[in-house]
Amino acid sequence: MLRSCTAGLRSLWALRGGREGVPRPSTDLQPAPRLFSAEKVIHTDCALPNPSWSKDLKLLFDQFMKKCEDGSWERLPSYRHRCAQISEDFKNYFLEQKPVKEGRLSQVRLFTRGFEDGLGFEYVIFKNNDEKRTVCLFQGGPYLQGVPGFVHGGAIAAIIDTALALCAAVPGKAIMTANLNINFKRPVPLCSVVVINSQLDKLEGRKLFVSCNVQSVDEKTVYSEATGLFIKLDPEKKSF
Ligand SMILES: CCCCCCCCCCCC(=O)SCCNC(=O)CCNC(=O)[C@H](O)C(C)(C)COP(=O)(O)OP(=O)(O)OC[C@H]1O[C@@H](n2cnc3c(N)ncnc32)[C@H](O)[C@@H]1OP(=O)(O)O
Repeated sequence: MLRSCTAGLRSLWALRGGREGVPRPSTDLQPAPRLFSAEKVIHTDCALPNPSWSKDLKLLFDQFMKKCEDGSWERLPSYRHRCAQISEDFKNYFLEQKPVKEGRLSQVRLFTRGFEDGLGFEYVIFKNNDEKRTVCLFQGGPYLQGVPGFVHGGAIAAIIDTALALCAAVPGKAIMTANLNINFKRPVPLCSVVVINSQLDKLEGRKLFVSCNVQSVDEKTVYSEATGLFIKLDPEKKSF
């Protein structure tokens, strides 16, 4: 059990079937589900509109939901807690890691989902599997401020990493970011909505090369451009 927990805690970045995290309990006051147990939990998908979403975000969300109707696009659900059924790849990979204390397990959150609604990262990602690309609609809340009035560069990096990771994600395979390069071209206004267009550029063995741009809703402003390299974990290898 400890070994599994260890692997799980190291797997916040792990992608399984393009889903982020796992279902959370109906309230945080309830006992957290045991790691990797089959206990029933109530799912709360965070990649759905909530009252903090701006008109722009809701409008774009509706447009992409329409695109999902013919099956060419899919909305990726997203949860606060980590994956309950993790890939065997990274169970093996991080077998020797030291576990986080049991008492802290219920506090573990997916970084980009760790804030109250509207205060941090509000986002939803849509994926087009045939075209190997994703679109992330992102609204950076007031707790993400860096330079006054603008989103912190680290927060932008985090959402870019997430968007690229889900673009590169291979169902059932664990991947990690090996390299992330970002050009910050314009500051992103706090509480505004931006669109992150990502694509898988190349697949070379275990290496997945992806790129993205971060644009304003009207596509007139390019805020950032980035490239990323993700590596599929080798089940035969151990990390430590
Ligand atoms: C459930 C919740 C969901 C949540 C979902 C939400 C999404 C969140 C996404 C967050 C993602 C993260 O932040 S992940 C956290 C940040 N990343 C990390 O901590 C990764 C730390 N790095 C590592 O553990 C390791 O370096 C790995 C796993 C990346 C790679 O190690 P490895 O498996 O041993 O691979 P290795 O043999 O070294 O390299 C394989 C090939 O890749 C090349 N390669 C490796 N690194 C690089 C590099 N930086 N730049 C260029 N090339 C590289 C090698 O030359 C080689 O090429 P060739 O010889 O084959 O040609």
